Amino acid sequence: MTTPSTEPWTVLRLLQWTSDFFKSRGSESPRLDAEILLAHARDCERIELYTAFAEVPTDEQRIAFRELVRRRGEGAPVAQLVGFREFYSIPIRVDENVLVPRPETEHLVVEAIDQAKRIATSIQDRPLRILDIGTGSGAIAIAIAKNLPEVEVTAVDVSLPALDIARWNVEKLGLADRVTLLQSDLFDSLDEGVKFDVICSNPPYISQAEYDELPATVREHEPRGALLSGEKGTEIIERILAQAPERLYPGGRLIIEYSPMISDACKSIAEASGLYGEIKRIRDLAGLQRTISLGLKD
Ligand SMILES: C[S@@+](CC[C@H](N)C(=O)[O-])C[C@H]1O[C@@H](n2cnc3c(N)ncnc32)[C@H](O)[C@@H]1O
Repeated sequence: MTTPSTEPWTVLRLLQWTSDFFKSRGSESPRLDAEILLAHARDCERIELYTAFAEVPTDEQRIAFRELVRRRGEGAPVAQLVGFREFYSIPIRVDENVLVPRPETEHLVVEAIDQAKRIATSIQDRPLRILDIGTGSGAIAIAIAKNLPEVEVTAVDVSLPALDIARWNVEKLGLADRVTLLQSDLFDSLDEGVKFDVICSNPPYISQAEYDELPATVREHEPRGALLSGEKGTEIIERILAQAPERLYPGGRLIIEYSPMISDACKSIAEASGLYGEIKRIRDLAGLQRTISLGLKD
């Protein structure tokens, strides 16, 4: 960040230079990335930068910012650099062991909360039970638990390092009494006979071919085990579709996030299983198939 000019490196000038740099590196949101990282280096809110355009950050802040810019330029996700990502208006801690929660996943949360509220009207003698498979940072489990104060959530993941981050988030947000974390390969470690009203999952659903086409920033910085699911991308979803019915109470609901590329395949697998009744597909804000919500056959 050297310049032949003698102009001072004000907040505004740093933002302009860094936005151009990130743009040249292919960032989809160069100005936003620059603002989040500069706010982090200055230990302030992003909005505070707007009234500080003429200020010159301290040497310490500039050194910290330069390092963040270097790592972002190499492709590290902004959320990993600052350690947090907002999901469903909740700050979620992330690191290199978990997928950075994506805005598209909020569609799954909305559907899970709607279904849970519907089912809750017919339950009197016990709390509503929800299972989140492949919880990663805990984002889905936390968003549901925070918005439905009466529910009990079980959140499983096969990755222990991911569960450490989920535990940190669950404890920090004061949800440890209602969100139980468990290492499990899908349903395998759940006690026999345990059932749920809603099972939701944003599982790995990317085929090997799609994975090879992902931007290097994702391939090199987010865990492979959170993304890849066999040759066609449907491997883990197929297992969930086959096993979920015996873990659902009558009237229960299975909600899965998937990619638009495998939406038709997943619907066909669900139909062919003969286990499901109503099948609803939900599009994201870009109009792409993103979530499937399945009711059990009566
Ligand atoms: C796409 S990430 C989703 C993370 C988080 N739920 C979210 O939406 O941001 C998928 C997660 O599933 C976990 N996972 C992969 N295979 C699994 C399996 N067989 N059983 C349980 N979890 C699994 C990964 O470790 C990863 O945390």
